[in-house]
Formats: sequence, structure tokens, C-alpha cells
Amino acid sequence: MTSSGTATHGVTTGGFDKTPGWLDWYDGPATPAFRLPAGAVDAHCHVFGPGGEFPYAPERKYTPCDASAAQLFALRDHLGFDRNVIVQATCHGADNSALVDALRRSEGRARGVATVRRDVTAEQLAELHAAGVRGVRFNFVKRLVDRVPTDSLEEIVAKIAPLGWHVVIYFEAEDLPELYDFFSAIPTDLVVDHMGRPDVTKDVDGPEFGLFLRFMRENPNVWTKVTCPERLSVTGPRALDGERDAYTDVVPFARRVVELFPDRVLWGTDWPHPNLKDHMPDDGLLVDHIPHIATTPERQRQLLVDNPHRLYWPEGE
Ligand SMILES: O=C(O)c1cc(C(=O)O)oc(=O)c1
Repeated sequence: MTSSGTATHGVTTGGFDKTPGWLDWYDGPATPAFRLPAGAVDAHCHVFGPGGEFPYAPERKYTPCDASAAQLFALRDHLGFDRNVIVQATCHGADNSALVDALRRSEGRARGVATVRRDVTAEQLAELHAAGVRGVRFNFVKRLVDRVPTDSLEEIVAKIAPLGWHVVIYFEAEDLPELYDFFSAIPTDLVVDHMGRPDVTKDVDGPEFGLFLRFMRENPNVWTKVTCPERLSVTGPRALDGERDAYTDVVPFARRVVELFPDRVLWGTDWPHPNLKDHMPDDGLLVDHIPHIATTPERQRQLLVDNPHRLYWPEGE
């Protein structure tokens, strides 16, 4: 596996200039000390391009290094995951071609979460479904989109609900008070990316994280990904240089969610980790974060196997 094969000197395939300061994904990840249970799912990861084959969207807010389906599946096998849930990245806008290509190449071992526009047709949705898409993503993180998708969400949800799909939302903790009622009205299953991005310098028992926990408690259709400690951490040691006890400041937040809602949590690597600014984690060491937040074999099995299978492979294939 190599990131340098597709991205060199700031240029990706297709002649796209990477965002200045872009950090490429970590090459040569460690073998995790934590043995993943059989059937484990990496339930949040992306593919980027390759730009020469699947050009990045004109409206993108960043240009990444390429990160292909083959490279993702090599990482899956190296870490010991059985399956992936591939989430459409904002750098591809609503063009899901790279995602669909990856799903087809996975031979049933990946499901997808797409981004669609309000004018998406039933035929287009049926095609995405056949490829393995089971959800749509809406991004409320302002640095990643021109406009938050409040207008289009209801219209799109009405179209995807009959397919049994769910909604994935990405937002920041400070925006939850304003969006609380809007999100609570979404009728489908609803998956919140990265625990709603808590500010981990604040108290885990404080009002901000308390609102997120209340959101989950009051809405039994809400799930969350206890992911991205590398994004949320402020002081914790990083998953680098052999560190298997990384991102300790995020642990109390993720552990609390796993303990309170063990049947509505998912975990993923977030590979290839878009927009990290100060370091790129070793995904092998990131897997070693899991037993710190899901502390018993039963909780680990729910987080990594039972929950993602229920949401993405309900037919039991
Ligand atoms: O925090 C981010 O920058 C980020 C971006 C994207 C995306 O661009 O899709 O996805 C993520 O899960 C996280």
C-alpha cells in the first residue's frame, strides 16, 4: 500500500492541485494489538478519486490526495476488518461515481452512504440501492459546504424513506441547540457523524455534551459514530510512534456514549482522514483506541459487528 504512488509533489492524478498543507494518509500502518471480532465493520471511511478517473467536484472546499478503493480494501484486510461502510466525501459533491465504483469492486463487502440533490429521481435512487447505498448524508459543518442543506433535507428524506434508507448528519456541537428540533423531526433512522463533534476541553458532564446525550435519549432512532478521536483530541497523545493509548482526552466522551447507547453506536477509521492539520494517525494504532471506549467483549461485538450489520446488512448476507 502506498500513498506516494498516486499523489506526488502536491498534485494528484487528473492534475488536481492538493490543498496547500494537505496531509496524505499514513503509509504502512501498524498491525493492531487489539484483535477485531469476526465480521467487524469499518463503518466510516471514504474514497477520494482517483482524480484522473473520478474528478473532484467543482464546488469542493478541499482537494485531497487520491485514496482509491483498492487502497481502502488493502487497509481493511491489513487491520482485520471484514467490511466497510463508505461515506461520500464532500470533495465529490453529489457525484457518487467513485463511491459506486468502490461498492461494486467490494463484491458485497461494502455498503455506501451517498449525497444526492433534491431533484434526484427514483431511477437514480434505485441504481444507488442496487450498488449498495443505504443512506444519504447531509453536511451541516459550515467549512465544508456553501449552504447548510436544511431546505432540501425534508424533500430528499421523503424520497429515500420508502427504500428503507437512513440519514447521516455531520454537525458541530455548538450548532445542535439551533438544529435540535429540526433533527428530532427526521422520521428515518438518523446517524450522527463523530458524536456531533464535542469540544473535549469541556466537561463530559457539562451542558453541551449533555444536550447531545439528551438528543440520543429522546430520539430512539438516533445512532452515532464514536469516531474521529484524532480530530477531536486537543491534548491526548497521538496514534503515532507506537502509541496505543492515544487521544485520552476523547475517551470519556466516547465511552459514555457506548455505555449509555450500546446498541446505537458505530465505529470507523475515517480513513483517509480528510482535512487533518497537524498529524495523520497510524490506522493500526487507531484500532487500538477501540478497547478504551468499548471496554468489554460484548460492547465491542455490538459496536463493531451487531450494530453495523443491523443497519447496513439487515438481510443477514
Ligand atoms: O471534518 C472533516 O473535514 C470531514 C470531512 C468529510 C468530508 O469532506 O466528507 O468527512 C468527514 O467525515 C470529516
